[in-house]
Amino acid sequence: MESALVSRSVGSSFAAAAPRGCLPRPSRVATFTGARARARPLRAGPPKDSILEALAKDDMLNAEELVQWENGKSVNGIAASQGIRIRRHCRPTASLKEIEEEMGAPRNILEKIIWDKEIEVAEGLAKNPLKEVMEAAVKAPPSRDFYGALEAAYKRNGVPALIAEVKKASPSRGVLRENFNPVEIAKAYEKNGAACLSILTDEKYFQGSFENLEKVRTSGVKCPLICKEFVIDKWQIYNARSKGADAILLIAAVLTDLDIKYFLRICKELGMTALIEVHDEREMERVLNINGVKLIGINNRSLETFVVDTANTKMLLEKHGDSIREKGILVVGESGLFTPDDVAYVQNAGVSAVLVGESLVKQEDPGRAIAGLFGKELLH
Ligand SMILES: O=P(O)(O)OC[C@@H](O)[C@@H](O)c1c[nH]c2ccccc12
Repeated sequence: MESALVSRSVGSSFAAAAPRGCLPRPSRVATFTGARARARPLRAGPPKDSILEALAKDDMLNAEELVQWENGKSVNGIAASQGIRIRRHCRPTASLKEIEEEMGAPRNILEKIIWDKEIEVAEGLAKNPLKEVMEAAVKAPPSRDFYGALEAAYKRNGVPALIAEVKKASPSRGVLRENFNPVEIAKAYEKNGAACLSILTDEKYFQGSFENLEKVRTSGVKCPLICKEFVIDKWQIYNARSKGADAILLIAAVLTDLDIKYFLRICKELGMTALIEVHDEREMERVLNINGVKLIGINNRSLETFVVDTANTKMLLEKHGDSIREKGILVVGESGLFTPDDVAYVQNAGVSAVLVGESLVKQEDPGRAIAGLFGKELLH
């Protein structure tokens, strides 16, 4: 049943209630005067937001969240009330110095990445406006079934389906592979039984690129591709689809519930799979309360501290395995997997897929490394 509040909110404050991405609309940016700024509903006939309307229709808008907006609670306040520690600066045109004067230094690497991403997305939007990127996304060759490929590979091989990551570097490990040829690596992964590929597109911290994504997509590789990004704005999802991504990562440590619902809906419209990444109990609980989630990744690495612990997957699945199975959600074990024992450990914990970068990409022959990781050859 649609609550009175939700229906009243349709058309009155939707523009203001749109996800926490405080960059996308110039009208929104204008409502923020700084990090402590309060988001005010746009009273003068805000443009209709079809995604939010669809969410309201399906009773997927959280009335409480809308009330917070109505009361002028800041974007960071809403995030904090959901246990999210990563703040937004919402000042894409300010210098880092000005931002730090107001907010202090970023509290951890993930927050730093997000602060840079806010600026990067604003620049991307200025170069390629949303409307154009949306049109390009709709015109792109159809997406491939990322979720279906994982499900089928798990059934076929009896070991977790492999999402093999094309990863040159990371902030925690530095450069993983000097002679990095993304297409060669992608082809080797596919030939050796990877179900899907993960392509890092963040340049600053992971030395990835959208050029790599496009190159792999047009190289003849057939595996579905996930664009591994730090998504904070819908523009990034349309952009990823326009460059050939079939799936996208959404990180619960960064996104509010409404962000996740909103982005999931866009993925659905574009025929993309969303991999929702969680790291702790609170994030898992939040994500399990969102309808339409089909794929959850449990990251064994904290993006705030870089500590890696595969026991994280076990702990979260011991607690939530039943409800995950009930909902038919598929779980991906992410990060820090090096040996057949590691893979067996997360499989026993309940994952149907694994996401692996470092242990493959660091080997001389990343394709052959797959059989080493699983203790057997994977079949296509
Ligand atoms: O290289 P590893 O430890 O096998 O991890 C791969 C993947 O899980 C990791 O790259 C990752 C998981 N979630 C992320 C979010 C952003 C960037 C990177 C990631």
